[in-house]
Amino acid sequence: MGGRSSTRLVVAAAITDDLLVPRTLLAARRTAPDALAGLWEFPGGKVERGESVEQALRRELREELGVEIEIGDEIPGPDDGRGVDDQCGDEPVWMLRPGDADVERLVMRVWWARVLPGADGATVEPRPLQDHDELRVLEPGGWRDVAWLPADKRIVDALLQDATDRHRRAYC
Ligand SMILES: Nc1nc2c([nH]c(=O)n2[C@H]2C[C@H](O)[C@@H](COP(=O)(O)OP(=O)(O)OP(=O)(O)O)O2)c(=O)[nH]1
Repeated sequence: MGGRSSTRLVVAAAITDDLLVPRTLLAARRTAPDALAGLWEFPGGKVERGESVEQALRRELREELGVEIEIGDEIPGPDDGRGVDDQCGDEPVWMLRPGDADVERLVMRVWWARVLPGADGATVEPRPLQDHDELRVLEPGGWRDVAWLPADKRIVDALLQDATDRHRRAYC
């Protein structure tokens, strides 16, 4: 089938222990499709019609990991977000996959996030409920130590840079 391709927006969370001075980073191992299974990513997914990016991010984290989150700062991407479905402005995005006549272009926006405690104040541990078979909390110095999806590698680098800057501002 031919026709004009559209651009689909994916939202994802860089889950950390501390939004202001991040030390850890959560990676999730995909189970599908075959081409991506076994590789690691940020939990999240596609924004659905009629949803805001924030609603989509909260829904995906609830479905995939069973957690409620506090959303921190965005890690803006270097790519052009104009013409993206489901977003009003031209926020910069991370290109995941260039589209062609048959395949939609995929772009992503990423935010720092922190898992909220339960109503009783108890710590809630993320669980791989859907789309992932393993979660890993990467410690400082180990954020590059899993096989990230190809498009995610430069996002991990940007997160590392941002975390390093925040540590410097907090402690120097
Ligand atoms: N969630 C997520 N997707 C990513 C990342 N990096 C990356 O290239 N992708 C790609 C993989 C998929 O092709 C696409 C996201 O689709 P998805 O399968 O996670 O989203 P979804 O559950 O809403 O999708 P669907 O089953 O409704 O098609 O973006 C990442 O860090 N997180």
